Amino acid sequence: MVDDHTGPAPELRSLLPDEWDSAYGTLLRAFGGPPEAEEERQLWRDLTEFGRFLAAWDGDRCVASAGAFSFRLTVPGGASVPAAGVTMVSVAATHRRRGLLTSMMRRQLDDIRSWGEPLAVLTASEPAIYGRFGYGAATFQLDAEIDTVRAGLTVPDGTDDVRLRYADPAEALDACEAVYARLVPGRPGMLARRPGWERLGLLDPESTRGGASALQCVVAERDGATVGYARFRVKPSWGPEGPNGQVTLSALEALDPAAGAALWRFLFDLDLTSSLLARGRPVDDAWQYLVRDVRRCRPALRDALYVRPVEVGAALAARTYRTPVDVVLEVEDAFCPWNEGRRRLSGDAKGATCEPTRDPADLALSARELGAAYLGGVSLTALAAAGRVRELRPGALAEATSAFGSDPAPWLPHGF
Ligand SMILES: CC(=O)SCCNC(=O)CCNC(=O)[C@H](O)C(C)(C)COP(=O)(O)OP(=O)(O)OC[C@H]1O[C@@H](n2cnc3c(N)ncnc32)[C@H](O)[C@@H]1OP(=O)(O)O
Repeated sequence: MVDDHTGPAPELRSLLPDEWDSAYGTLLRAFGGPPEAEEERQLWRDLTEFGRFLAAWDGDRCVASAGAFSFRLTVPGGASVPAAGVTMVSVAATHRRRGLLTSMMRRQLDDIRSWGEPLAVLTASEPAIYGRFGYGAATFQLDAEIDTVRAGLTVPDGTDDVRLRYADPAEALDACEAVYARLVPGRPGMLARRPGWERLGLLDPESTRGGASALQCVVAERDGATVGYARFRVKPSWGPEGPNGQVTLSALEALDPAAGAALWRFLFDLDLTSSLLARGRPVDDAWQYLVRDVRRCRPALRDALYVRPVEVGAALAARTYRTPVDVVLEVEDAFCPWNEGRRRLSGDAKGATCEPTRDPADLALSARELGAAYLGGVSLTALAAAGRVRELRPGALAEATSAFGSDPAPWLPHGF
């Protein structure tokens, strides 16, 4: 059937449970991918929050989709803040560039505001799509292809006290989840585990292994307590010079430096392997400082989590600030005009307020830049150097840059 582009505008409404297959089919087709394994499809079906998932219909055909998970996101200072996790965005190729994405973003941001969630977050298939809707790239991820034969690892004292044991990934899940839960408040960008999401880390359809092993898990223990874990696959390979298998890391979490080093050493030293693919890691990940030759690790940065302040005042008051700050921000936000205008942000490491004011502005920026800087991973000074933040009172930029920053670096632990 050929679309004539002249019919009535598609109807946008909440997805009903028995319509899920249609919407998911539209999404898969928009991504151009082959059908997913049943195990993966079932997981996304189970995680779908009906009532927070929009679909557009042209007659009985689903032509667009956009969901919003109800996440809680760690922000600087450790608070767990409601954040809508925008997901499964697609528009059928027959209906693209007619404003369907724009109408879904409009409706979705209005909904998120009405639900009282101050933030919206997403990972983008293409970075160029979401800036116009006020999303700024707030976290980055470190990808590496480590030559484990030549990179050379030096471990800290105490590493030998950590005991490693293989475990069935599903059987070890509770212990691993307890480690993850302890880490969530300590790093901005991490997502508190909602029921069901623990299954994401165990997804292991054979069709996606690409010749590698099933998912393996190693648990790190000290004095009988679990202090870390790694999940990974191994792909054996043999060349004329001998074995050169590859390890692909899928998760590694550790409660202390020695536990982390023990896990990295294990992954570096796996028999018959010579490289380790570690993707989606924090930009300040410890392995970089354990190796002697970081160039042999081919580090590369990539944009990861995009943040959109849905309610600027509530979002800025929900986090704390590394150093004392008292600045008036003039925010420009054409897509969510309720955010426009001046607000005074006053805060420190204990807490903050952010209220409308008539005082003169110290810094001018758009909602997108505020989203980029929000988790402390993108410097306001760097944005100003690109002309995207304007300093109106001398000194305000340095003050705000220092206050907004975060250690450790913000990091999104998994996609959604
Ligand atoms: C969070 C996630 O789920 S990310 C996944 C996003 N989905 C995909 O990448 C799947 C494949 N792509 C698609 O489904 C669609 O092309 C979409 C969703 C990206 C865009 O949908 P459309 O309905 O065509 O977008 P719409 O017509 O509302 O475009 C709005 C504006 O964004 C621009 N735009 C749309 N897609 C893109 C893009 N990929 N890159 C750059 N700009 C884009 C349009 O040109 C338009 O600009 P204008 O207002 O200046 O004219």
